[in-house]
Amino acid sequence: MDRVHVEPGAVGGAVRIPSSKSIGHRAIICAGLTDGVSTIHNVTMSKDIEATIGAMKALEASIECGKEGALRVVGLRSRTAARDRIVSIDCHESGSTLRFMIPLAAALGIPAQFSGQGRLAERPLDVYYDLFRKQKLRYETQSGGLPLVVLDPLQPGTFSVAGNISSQFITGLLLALPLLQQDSVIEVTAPLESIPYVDLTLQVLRTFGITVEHQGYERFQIPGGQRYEAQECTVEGDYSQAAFFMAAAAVAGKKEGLCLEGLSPCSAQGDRVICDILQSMGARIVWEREDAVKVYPCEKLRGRTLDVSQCPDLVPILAVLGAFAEGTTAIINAQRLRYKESDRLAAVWEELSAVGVNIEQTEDGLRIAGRPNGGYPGGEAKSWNDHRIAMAMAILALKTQGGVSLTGAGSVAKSWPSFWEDLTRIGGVLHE
Ligand SMILES: O=C(O)C1=C[C@@H](OP(=O)(O)O)[C@@H](O)[C@H](O)C1
Ligand SMILES: C=C(OP(=O)(O)O)C(=O)O
Repeated sequence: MDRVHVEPGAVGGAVRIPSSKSIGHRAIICAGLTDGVSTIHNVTMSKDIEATIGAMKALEASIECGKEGALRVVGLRSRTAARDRIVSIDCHESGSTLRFMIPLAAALGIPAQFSGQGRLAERPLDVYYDLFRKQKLRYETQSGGLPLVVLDPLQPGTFSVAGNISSQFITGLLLALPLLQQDSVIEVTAPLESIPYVDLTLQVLRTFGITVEHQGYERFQIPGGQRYEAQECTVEGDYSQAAFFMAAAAVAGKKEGLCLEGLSPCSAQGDRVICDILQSMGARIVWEREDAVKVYPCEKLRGRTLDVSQCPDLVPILAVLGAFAEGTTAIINAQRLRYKESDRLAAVWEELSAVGVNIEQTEDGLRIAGRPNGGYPGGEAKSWNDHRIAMAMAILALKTQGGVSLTGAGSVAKSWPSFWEDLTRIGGVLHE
């Protein structure tokens, strides 16, 4: 589906949220590194998750999809991985897959070529190139981008990594370094952003029997010679995705509220902060059950200053919330948003402006002068081939006068292939 028109209207009822993409990537990788058989329950298939499955299969893990989304993973350590040929790994458009797999293949001593599509080739990788140069590892790039070929095995040692470009480099190293024979250290040289994603990595590593010692987020000590242990685990619901429907319920919800199922109230996902943000803007959120939260409509959301350095994926939907909030909503510390599936600051600014929102780009984010009653005319919008822009525009459409006609609607498949069906399920009216 490329084009969809989302009508204005109210949402309500109940919906199950897809499982966490971030935890899914990590669990699949860790399971693929064991020498046994793991079962991962509740994996939502998406293009990004398929990229990670494909990557682990290329490294000779065996992964099969069983009943109700459970993955059966036979770890590659029980097989003889080919080390004498270059393995091809297609990361599609998934930054996580690319940045997690690069050090991993090198730590396994497997020469690999990494390719990808869309904007992936432009997303930064210099942090790894610097590390490779320090270790004198041979690598080749296409004018600094993809395809990238890494030929030599990663060596244990001390890795200095800036923390303010992407936490995915730290995660990649944390997944890879336990496989090396000697101990390693990661020193984070600039302040770490997206810290909760590193916490998620440490949590999943612990589940699979891997130890990492750390004092704060500046220094990580990774003992070498560790073994990933096969596990049975379940992936919880995704707060980055839930945020779209929570926002829909707050700005365009039916009186009885919208119930979101499958979330863990004490999750380590950083985007769980959407609950606090919505509450601080005036929305009412009530946990109905252990795994189900209800969000009620809010007559007048209040604009706020939101520091997104630890929750970058929320930005598109936070900007939509700002459009319906009284006063100014300032989104700050969002520089890295320029290097996601699109330049998300430019994309949000252009698309929200196009449907009538008063928004400006600032040096490090966005500033929105909101209107609690909405009343935006709506109109044409495009997704920039970015799932989070498409989903944010769909939610904004619910409270416009004429709805929004969106091109590039299929981009949601990157993280939430059933997004349009689920939006219909909670009352959204769509025309293709
Ligand atoms: O590790 C992860 O699962 C992710 C880390 C974040 O990236 P940055 O660390 O680059 O902000 C986030 O934006 C991305 O969607 C997923
Ligand atoms: C940025 C994202 O993912 P990735 O970095 O894995 O491409 C995202 O899902 O918004």
